[in-house]
Amino acid sequence: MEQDQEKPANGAASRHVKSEHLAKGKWIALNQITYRDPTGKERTWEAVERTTRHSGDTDAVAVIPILKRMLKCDCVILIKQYRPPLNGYTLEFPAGLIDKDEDPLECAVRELKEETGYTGIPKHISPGVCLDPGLSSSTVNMVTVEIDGDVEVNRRPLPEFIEVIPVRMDTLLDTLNEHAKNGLIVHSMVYTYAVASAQMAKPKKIVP
Ligand SMILES: Nc1nc(=O)[nH]c2c1ncn2[C@H]1C[C@H](O)[C@@H](COP(=O)(O)OP(=O)(O)O)O1
Repeated sequence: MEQDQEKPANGAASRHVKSEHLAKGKWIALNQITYRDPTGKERTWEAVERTTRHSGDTDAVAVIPILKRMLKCDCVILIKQYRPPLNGYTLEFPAGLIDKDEDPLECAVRELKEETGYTGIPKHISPGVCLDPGLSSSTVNMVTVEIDGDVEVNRRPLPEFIEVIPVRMDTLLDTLNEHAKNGLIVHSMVYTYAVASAQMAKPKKIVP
């Protein structure tokens, strides 16, 4: 069935008009944004903004930590923590807000050490990527960090108070599904990473 849609559907023609705080706390603000859609019609949108952003254009980093050990399967290091907005425990990549004057790569290494006890070397950084664009302006840099599990500093990592869960890469998707069945809420970044990794690991179909 055809739906009555407004034209043109080119999002680039939309533009911001103004933003007003509806409420503001220490960590986040609730804004009402007024914008003009591509037809020229003025509309509003309610959105969450982090109040903690410094000079950069991202709020936080999320770390994809890959633990490599001699003769052992690579693992991705996840953390389990209580998240008040969900009133539940999540399985996430280590992550954290970027401090004032802090470089996102430094932030990634610091957050990884604080949350998991591991010391790693950044191998890749994403541009600012959004998390939940219908809800919030919050963006992160995703930093892939390699951890050499055979060096002394990483043999007995001491995390602060967060539960650290290393998961073998070759069983990541199954392990996440198992945790989800048992009540953990898996972060969408982690789940997407697992689905993509599982697809990559599948043998290629050979067309004769
Ligand atoms: N939305 C938030 N509400 C809060 O009441 N407190 C918050 C919010 N976001 C961050 N924080 C606090 C909690 C921590 O004390 C600090 C630093 O958080 P950080 O470790 O950098 O990030 P998370 O790992 O995602 O908590 O900010």
